Amino acid sequence: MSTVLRTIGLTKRYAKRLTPAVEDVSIEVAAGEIYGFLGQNGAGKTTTLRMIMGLVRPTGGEVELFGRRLEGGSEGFARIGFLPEVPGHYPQLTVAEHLRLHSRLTGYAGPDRTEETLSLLGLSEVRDVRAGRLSLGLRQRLGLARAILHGPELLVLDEPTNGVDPAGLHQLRQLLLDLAKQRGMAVLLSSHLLGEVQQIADRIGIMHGGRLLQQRAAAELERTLRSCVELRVEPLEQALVVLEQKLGILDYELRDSRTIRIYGKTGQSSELARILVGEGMELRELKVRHDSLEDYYLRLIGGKGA
Ligand SMILES: Nc1ncnc2c1ncn2[C@@H]1O[C@H](COP(=O)(O)OP(=O)(O)OP(=O)(O)O)[C@@H](O)[C@H]1O
Repeated sequence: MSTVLRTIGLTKRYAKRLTPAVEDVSIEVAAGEIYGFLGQNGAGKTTTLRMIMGLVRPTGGEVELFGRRLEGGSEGFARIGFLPEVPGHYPQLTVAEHLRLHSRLTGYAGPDRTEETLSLLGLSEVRDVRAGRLSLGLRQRLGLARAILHGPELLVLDEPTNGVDPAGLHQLRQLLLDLAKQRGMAVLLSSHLLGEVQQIADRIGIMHGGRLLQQRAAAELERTLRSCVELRVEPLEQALVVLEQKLGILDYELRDSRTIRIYGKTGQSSELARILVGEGMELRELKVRHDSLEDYYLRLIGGKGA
């Protein structure tokens, strides 16, 4: 699939800060792909997105959009939709008026997509409601309607789930999946919520302290997460001898003086228990643990303070 967005060593140093807000960030998003940009508040996500949008000037590196280097002009932006973290609306304008105005401002010359976009985002019923009277969730949806109205090839969303209720979240996920998978849009979204990114992203980039700590295909990340059998057994030394010498198990880890985690044997937990008990050990506890992406993420950012 064709690459829509590429950043190469993107860096931003603000004058009065000792450390860069963003340092050496290289990402790539292809058509039809959802890229989840994950990180805690202050990790540098917004600054990166703003550099991609040409709203903040990088102090290093570059941005390539649609195969061309971003030169600071507005060229190419008609092909991008952007949902900022807090979309600003005109409180006196209705939902439908916003879309019509947005169409004019972006210079969009195609067929009128107002009705289609309103219905796609479930905004038809509030089409004549002024933006100032909308709930936070609906305001967010109006922001998204504006971002996709002109049928962009790249959609950039900064924390799109802020203020969205659970039903709205489900709808938003479905919509983004539809835009990417059915319409071939490249989607780049930032979030501090791991669970959300995990549910829809094809690729996940983890930002921390301005740096991209890791970038993996979501499916690959799933495989990296390791499951284990956790045993509390006494005496421990003897159990280790049995595991290593009798069963040839070497991929284990000692959690404390009585607990062992054995990796890659989750399907054989009862067999392990039977053997250890048979060898005269006292088995106090046995459980199968699945490493969650949450654990993985915390491990990854652990000790790397911003
Ligand atoms: N205009 C600015 N001048 C100086 N420092 C800034 C400026 N904008 C952002 N920063 C700093 O750069 C760092 C990264 O901020 P950024 O907003 O990109 O993070 P973020 O991951 O998007 O977090 P959030 O979700 O809170 O927006 C932060 O430490 C922030 O204080």
